[in-house]
Amino acid sequence: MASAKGKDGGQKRKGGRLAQELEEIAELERRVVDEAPPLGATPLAARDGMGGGGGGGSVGDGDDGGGNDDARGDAAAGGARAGAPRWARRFGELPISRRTLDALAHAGFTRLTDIQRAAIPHALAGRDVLGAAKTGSGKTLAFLVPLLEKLWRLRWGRLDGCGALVISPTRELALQIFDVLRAAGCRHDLSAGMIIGGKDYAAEASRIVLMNILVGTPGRVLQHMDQTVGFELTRLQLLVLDEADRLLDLGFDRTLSAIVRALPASRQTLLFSATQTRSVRDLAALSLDRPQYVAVHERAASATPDRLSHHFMVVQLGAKLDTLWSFLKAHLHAKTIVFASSCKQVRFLHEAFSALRPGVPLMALHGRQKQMKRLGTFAQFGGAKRAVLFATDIAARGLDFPAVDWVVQLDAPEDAPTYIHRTGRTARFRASGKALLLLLPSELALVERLRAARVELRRLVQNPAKLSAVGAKLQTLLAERPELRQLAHKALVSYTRSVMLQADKEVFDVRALPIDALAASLGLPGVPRVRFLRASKRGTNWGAAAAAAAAGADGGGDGDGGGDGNPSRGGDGGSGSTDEGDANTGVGANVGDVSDVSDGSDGSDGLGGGRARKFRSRNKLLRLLDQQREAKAAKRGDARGGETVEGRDGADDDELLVVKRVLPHAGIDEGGGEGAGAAAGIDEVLRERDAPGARLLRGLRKGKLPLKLAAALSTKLAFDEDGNPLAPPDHLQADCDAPQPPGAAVAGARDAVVSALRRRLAASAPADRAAERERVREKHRLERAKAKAREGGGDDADDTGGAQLLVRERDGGGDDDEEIGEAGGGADGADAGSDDGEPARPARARKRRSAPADDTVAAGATEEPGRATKRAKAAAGGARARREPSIADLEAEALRMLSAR
Ligand SMILES: Nc1ncnc2c1ncn2[C@@H]1O[C@H](COP(=O)(O)OP(=O)(O)OP(=O)(O)O)[C@@H](O)[C@H]1O
Repeated sequence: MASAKGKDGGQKRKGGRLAQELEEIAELERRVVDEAPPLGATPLAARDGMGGGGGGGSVGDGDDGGGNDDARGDAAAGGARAGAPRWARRFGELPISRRTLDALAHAGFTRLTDIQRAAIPHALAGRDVLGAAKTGSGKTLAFLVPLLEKLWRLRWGRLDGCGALVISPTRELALQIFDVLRAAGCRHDLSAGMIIGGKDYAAEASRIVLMNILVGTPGRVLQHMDQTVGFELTRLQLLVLDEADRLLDLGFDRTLSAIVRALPASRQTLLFSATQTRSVRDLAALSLDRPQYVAVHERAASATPDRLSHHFMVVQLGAKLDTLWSFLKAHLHAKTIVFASSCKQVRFLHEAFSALRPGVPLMALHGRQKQMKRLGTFAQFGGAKRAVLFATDIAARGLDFPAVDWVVQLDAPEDAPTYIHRTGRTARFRASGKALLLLLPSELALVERLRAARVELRRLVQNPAKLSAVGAKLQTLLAERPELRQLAHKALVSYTRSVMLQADKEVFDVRALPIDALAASLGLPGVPRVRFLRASKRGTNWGAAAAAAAAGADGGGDGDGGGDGNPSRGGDGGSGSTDEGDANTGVGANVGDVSDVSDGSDGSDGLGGGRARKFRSRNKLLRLLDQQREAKAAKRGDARGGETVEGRDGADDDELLVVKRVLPHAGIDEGGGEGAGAAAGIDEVLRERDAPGARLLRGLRKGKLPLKLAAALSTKLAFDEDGNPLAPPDHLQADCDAPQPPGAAVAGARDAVVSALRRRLAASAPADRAAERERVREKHRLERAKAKAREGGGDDADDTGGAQLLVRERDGGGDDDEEIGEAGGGADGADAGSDDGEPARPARARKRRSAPADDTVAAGATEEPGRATKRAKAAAGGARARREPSIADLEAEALRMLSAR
């Protein structure tokens, strides 16, 4: 009885709550309609605290967190129709649910910021919104509040599926949005999930169908749309595209349009970014329906928060690290973000500076880190009171680290929007902050570009007394730690590449970079050779150089990248490899690629977004150039095998940015010099693996000399009896530039040997080819004879014996074995197979099979060798005889030549 009473009471309470909610919803519906601002209206007045005027309207209060003078703001309602409600200044004045209001108050949000004030009323009225406002101005709540309200008013529930989707360009930003959503939506019964690349797809897929709100990166969203059974967005009510221009910069345009096309046309769309570009308007045209353009700081004197002060310093490339080190030492109690242009630089800075212990915690964030590491660093830096975060542009957008004091840009940003977003990591909401940009003398034009974009910078001059040089420390460090040396090397290459890929050639001139000074400042003992740089410096093959550089970035995969993308993509990226995954894979991408696309967003930090975009337009050309280059490389074949290529492992997005160590022999490396004419012919010869002298020459190309020869070279070439460097022998004199230092004499003599070998190989090539032809002819003759014997019903035993004889001969011990294994390879295996009338088998199987018959067959073979067999044997033996002595001959000749000196 009591329980029935309790049940009744519970139901009554439930019913009462339901009725209350329905009542509240009805009231909100009414208010939303009544209080909806007229189309195109904005509350923004001419004066703007964050520095903004209004996109067609005005804001007036100069107060980020909400107005302070209702009259001023409301008077500016401008086009508002008569009797229209006043523009709200507090969340409590908006037609939003009790639940949302409670949650916002609980999180400390009571007053509206400018963008919230301008955008939320339009969005609540169900209109599409294209919103632009300065960094740190509260755009996240400007779209999350309408999102929650829409689903609430529709009484969206667990079984309704996904009602709202938020797309963010990076995983960290997705996580941050998700956190704000949790705070603002904690009183609602809606379920929400995050779908980002780098996390367990299967785990996501198992839960995604239950989610009402999803926050994700584009690649992963598309992957779920394509693959996850039961996941549908056909009932989607609201789509949010955050940092829209960044989404496009990263090459997600096709992924986005694939997503958008699959969504119901009746949905509402909100699109936000701190910087608006033409491409954003294109995207808006594609995905928004008669959008309200809400740009709250469009007419502000400054494009950045008022409490953010901008400084720049002109620094020589070789002094950048000293300046940075000195800065960090001077700001040990500050919270600083240092932006560099590539993952490898970030890694190097973090590793090297950590080893030098500056006295402040150092962290690194870039697209090639594992997902957990990235999120861990994100949280760690967020919570730190004083720390330095070295980061790529992955951290430039949207991230809301509390209380960052300084943003230092070690490398110049690619353009003004990137500068604005990077510096926007400080001076957020009502906080103040400082930004320092290090510029090379050749990059000074960027100051003008920034001025044109409404960013005023003050020039600072370095105090030499306060400069603490770090170069010598780095040198010692790198001498002790080879892995750091490698990293420095890669950092140099990737920095150079990033400059090369910049679209604004008036600001960024890769040819003006003093690479030697850079190498020295990184602590490197020498200057690495950067192939694409050489090409660009010659100024002859800019396209190919750019192709080589871009290929590294696209590789996803900096991406790096890759990458991260690589990258990714890619590069980088690995995965990241794209910089980077290749975000350009787009709609047509298969499942695997799609997940890389998501990585690509991060990986692309190796290659700035704008650069990615601009280079995408040139991709066809670049791909063509790449293909040509690859074809050429393939044609050169093994001839390049001797070069030491940095980062040959697939994960390295510098794979195509080749820094090579080559033999100091122009003839070999570049096909130039005296041996050049012969080189093509030699390459042909080399393709025959067992060509006389090929191994020797391949070894020479790798910088290896046979022991005998090396010994001769080192003893004979270093000094004469009087201890003086030896001059080259007379007959080689013409090839050398006199006078030469001892090292050059060794190289010169080696050149001479190589040239002689080349001549020798070229001369013997026709004879070798003829011998090979004869061997093949002989083999065919033998096969024909066997076939004839079979047709004529010949002796089975003989036939078998013949076949086995061939096997036995090949399996015979000692040199023969080696010869066949080395020279015969697959061809011989195939022969054996066909002789047996079976497919070829591995040599060991053949050997085992033939062994029991050895005695009898061997006897038969010696008693009755066929003529053809004899000839074949003789030919093979002859070829072998020619091969072995010819290498020895060459060595001997080399020795002779050297001792003649
Ligand atoms: N109404 C509000 N009252 C108080 N604080 C707010 C309010 N709205 C936002 N904030 C705070 O302002 C900071 C910046 O907000 P948010 O990250 O949404 O800015 P944003 O405009 O998206 O920046 P960015 O352009 O860099 O992405 C956050 O710390 C957030 O908590």
